[in-house]
Amino acid sequence: MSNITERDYKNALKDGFDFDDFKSVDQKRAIECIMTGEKNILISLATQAGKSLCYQLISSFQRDGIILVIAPSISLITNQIAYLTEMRIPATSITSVAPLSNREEKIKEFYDYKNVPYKFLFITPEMLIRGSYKVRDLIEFLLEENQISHIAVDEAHMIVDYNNNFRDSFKELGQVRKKYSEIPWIALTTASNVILNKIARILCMIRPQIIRGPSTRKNIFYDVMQSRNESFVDFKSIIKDMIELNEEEEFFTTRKVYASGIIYCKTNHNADHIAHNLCENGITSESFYGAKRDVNDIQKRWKEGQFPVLVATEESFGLGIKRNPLQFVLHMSMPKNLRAFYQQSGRIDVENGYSRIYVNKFYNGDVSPEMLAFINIKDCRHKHIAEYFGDEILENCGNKCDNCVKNQ
Ligand SMILES: Nc1ncnc2c1ncn2[C@@H]1O[C@H](COP(=O)(O)OP(=O)(O)OP(=O)(O)O)[C@@H](O)[C@H]1O
Repeated sequence: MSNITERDYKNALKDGFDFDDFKSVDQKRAIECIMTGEKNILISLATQAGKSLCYQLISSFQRDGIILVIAPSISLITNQIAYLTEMRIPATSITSVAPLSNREEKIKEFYDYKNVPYKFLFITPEMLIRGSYKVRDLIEFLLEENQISHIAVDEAHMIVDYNNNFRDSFKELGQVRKKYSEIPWIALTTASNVILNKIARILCMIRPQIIRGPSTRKNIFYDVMQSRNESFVDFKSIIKDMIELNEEEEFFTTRKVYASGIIYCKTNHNADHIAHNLCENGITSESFYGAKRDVNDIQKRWKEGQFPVLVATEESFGLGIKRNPLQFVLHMSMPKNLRAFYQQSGRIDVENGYSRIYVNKFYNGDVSPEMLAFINIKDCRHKHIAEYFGDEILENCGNKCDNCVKNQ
């Protein structure tokens, strides 16, 4: 597949995904590397760099063959399938949320067809490694029948993050890779070379091709706001700079069109309190956490742009949930580490995005050393993140973080 021309790529991007070109030189390099048929590939690109396209585009160049995508969360899988379906690319999943009868029907469907009518099959590592014997038999069957052309591991840093705790199914992916070493494996993430090497070791990849792009997100303004007041918190003043990113008066009315954003906080009670307070100040917002009965509806309405601000607990609002456009992210609670902060603020997908951490006195001892360092640095915050991910180029952003603006 290596003799694909520029024109072929352009056609595939346009016909399959309605894109005019690659998003960046690094996305192009990653895709070209995959299309050479290379067996072990590690890809590290920034959030929103378009990592998914790296494996999605394979489907435009092959008639047969399923791309098996191992992804860590159901919301990520649901999102991916919805997107591929919208692009008219047949994709399905086998997950624990589907009723058993549904899952069995899906499995039967795979056995019944000579050539399965799907281009993508999504699965969690748990389902692949510890799922029912019927699921594991099916994957084994597809692999042995050469029906699976590629295996992609999304959010591959989790292989390392979860190496020693309850998600150790990730760790066992190496055994599957070893057994089916003829199939190209592609692991995707944002990570330093140290982490990439650990991923390679756990996946038993020998001399993998590594495609790295910079991790910096210069379209996002980072700042840290320290609380001045011990007890009274004026939420509107904390998000003022952000909601006004998009402020404009509608013709003949005085209604303001506020920017869209996510506010992360610690507890359900905090989420309710902040959302209520913002509504009282004329900024329509809703709280979002697992225990709420109508979470799916809230998420749907927010994604459709029916209201601008979602106030969510960190656990409830994770990987895979996206809204376009997303203009700001505010952390009212401390992210658990710098990767979580980078990932959560990285949902921003506009040219002039805004990410703020509000630091209050309640944090005291429960802040990770990584976050403490990030909050307290006096130097460029973008440079600090680039260093964390082991980027080659480390330079000050100039005017895209509070410290650089102060130091000007
Ligand atoms: N070649 C392209 N041209 C224009 N837009 C693109 C291109 N490739 C991807 N995108 C868009 O970029 C956005 C981010 O893509 P994607 O979700 O794959 O990013 P990601 O690297 O997986 O990010 P994250 O790590 O934040 O999940 C999506 O809206 C996607 O449609």
